[in-house]
Order: sequence, then C-alpha cells, then structure tokens
Amino acid sequence: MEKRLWEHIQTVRQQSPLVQNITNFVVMNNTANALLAAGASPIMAHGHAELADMARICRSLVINIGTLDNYWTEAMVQAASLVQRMGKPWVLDPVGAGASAYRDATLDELLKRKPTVVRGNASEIMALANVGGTATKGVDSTAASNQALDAAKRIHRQYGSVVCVSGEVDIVVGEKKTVYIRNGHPLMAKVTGLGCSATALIGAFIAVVDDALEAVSAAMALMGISGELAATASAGPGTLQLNLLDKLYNLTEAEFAATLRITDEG
Ligand SMILES: Nc1ncnc2c1ncn2[C@@H]1O[C@H](COP(=O)(O)OP(=O)(O)OP(=O)(O)O)[C@@H](O)[C@H]1O
Ligand SMILES: Cc1ncsc1CCO
Ligand SMILES: [Mg+2]
Repeated sequence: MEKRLWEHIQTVRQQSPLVQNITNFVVMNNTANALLAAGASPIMAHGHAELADMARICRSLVINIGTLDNYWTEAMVQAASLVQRMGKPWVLDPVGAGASAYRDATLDELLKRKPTVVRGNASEIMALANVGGTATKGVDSTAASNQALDAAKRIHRQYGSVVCVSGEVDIVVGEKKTVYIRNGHPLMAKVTGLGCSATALIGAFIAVVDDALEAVSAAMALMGISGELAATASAGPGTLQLNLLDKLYNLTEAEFAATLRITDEG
C-alpha cells in the first residue's frame, strides 16, 4: 500500500484535477494554496448562479461548513445534490459539528447527499454520530482520534462514506479496513485550518483515485508527513504555514518513504 500511496501523490501532481471548494472565510486562501502546492487546481465557488456549471467542469467537490450562513448553506446543499446525481466524488468537513443546532441541521441535510468522504477531528466526528457526552469546544477537538473510532464506524455504516478522524493519529475507516497514520506534529494544531487543508487535499485525491480509502490515506499521509518535516524546521506557527506549503510542493519519494508511519487492520 505504501508504494501505491506515493503513486497517488504523483497522479495528483500529473493530472492537476480541478476541485470546487465551498469553504469558510477563515481558510479560503490557505486551502487554495495547499491544493496548488500539492499540484491540484482549486476554484472557490459558492454562487448559486454558477453551481451547475461548476459541477459539470470540476472533478470533485469540497464542502466545509466552517462559517455557515443561509446563502452558503443553500449553495452547499444544491452543490452536493448536483454532484451526487452526476456520480462525482465529494468530501464533507463538518467544522464545529455539535456547536450549534444550525450546524447539526445543515449536516443532516448534507449527509443525506452521501458524501464520498467525511473528515473531521474527534469531537466533530463524535458529534456527527450523536455520541452522547461529547464536549464540543467550537472548532478545536477536545478528544483523541481513537475515542471517535466507533463514531466513525457508525457514520461509515449509515452513509457509506469513508470516514477520517484527524489528530495525533489520523484514522481512516473504510469498508474493508481501518488505516492508522502516525505522522504530523503537535504544532500543526496551532495553525488555523490545517484540518480544512487536509480535507481539501482529500478532495484532490478522490478526484483522481477511484479507491476512496486509498485516496484519503494518501492525502492524510501527504499532509502528515509534510507537516511533520515542515514543523521540525519551523520556529513556530507562522513559519510552519510557509514551510508546509513548500514541503507539500517539493516532498520527494525518499522523504515520503523514510517518514511514513502507517498500519492497517481488518
Ligand atoms: N497532536 C498532533 N500530532 C500530530 N499531528 C497532528 C496533531 N494535531 C493535529 N495534527 C495534524 O494536523 C492536521 C489537522 O488536523 P486537526 O485534527 O488539527 O484538524 P482540525 O481540528 O479539523 O483543524 P482545523 O479545524 O483548524 O482545520 C492533520 O494532518 C493532523 O494529522
Ligand atoms: C477558526 C474557525 N472558525 C470557523 S471555521 C475556522 C477555521 C478552522 O476550522
Ligand atoms: Mg476542522
């Protein structure tokens, strides 16, 4: 599997898929830059009047509910319906799930459109699966990713989505197996929107790789390894942002193979 993950990174670089993003105001710039650095081609587009054209020309869709409002919610639901009907892949980032009734109602509507992939932190995945006792603290997780494993499996069973829980360990739950990626760096949680960037990268990988579990594993491995190598060369969160973009862009096969820590079960 390790060898194929590197091939998927190469495929994104070679094919440069066009990825539509309906995302939040905080991360619009970071995620577009992360997609470009990884070799993909982003377009941030949420206008109702152009959703049908976007669904036609883009190879995948990223929906991120970070800064939700009614105009945007309608765009998200319409866009998800369009790509679902066209059989194109899409990924949902349930930012702040459980923080408000509005977010939860919107997520219910979006989940009905069967996302190919759902990626969130542990608190968000537990809130999404309605696991009681989850202390949600806005957009940052209060739990470790393994605490959300049952919740991830429940979402996978209910909607068929590959589910990724990010954190110190990134867990990817699919039909046949569960993948654990132990890359990354604690400093990554001190830069806003790196989870959103991870989700956007997933959008690029599901556009060009048919096996969603492998696509998500490749995206999370790329993000974790690039973040880890960038963080060890950074004085703090500010330089990490810059170094991370550089590493997404120039990561080599030798660095990838020497840094990847991955296991799977099932
Ligand atoms: N303690 C940690 N150790 C190693 N890697 C981490 C750690 N915390 C986060 N990461 C990495 O940072 C990236 C973002 O994941 P995180 O779980 O922080 O997303 P998030 O909470 O959704 O972030 P945001 O909402 O700000 O976008 C992932 O690639 C993850 O592996
Ligand atoms: C800080 C923040 N608030 C809403 S979205 C967002 C970006 C990280 O999820
Ligand atoms: Mg997040």
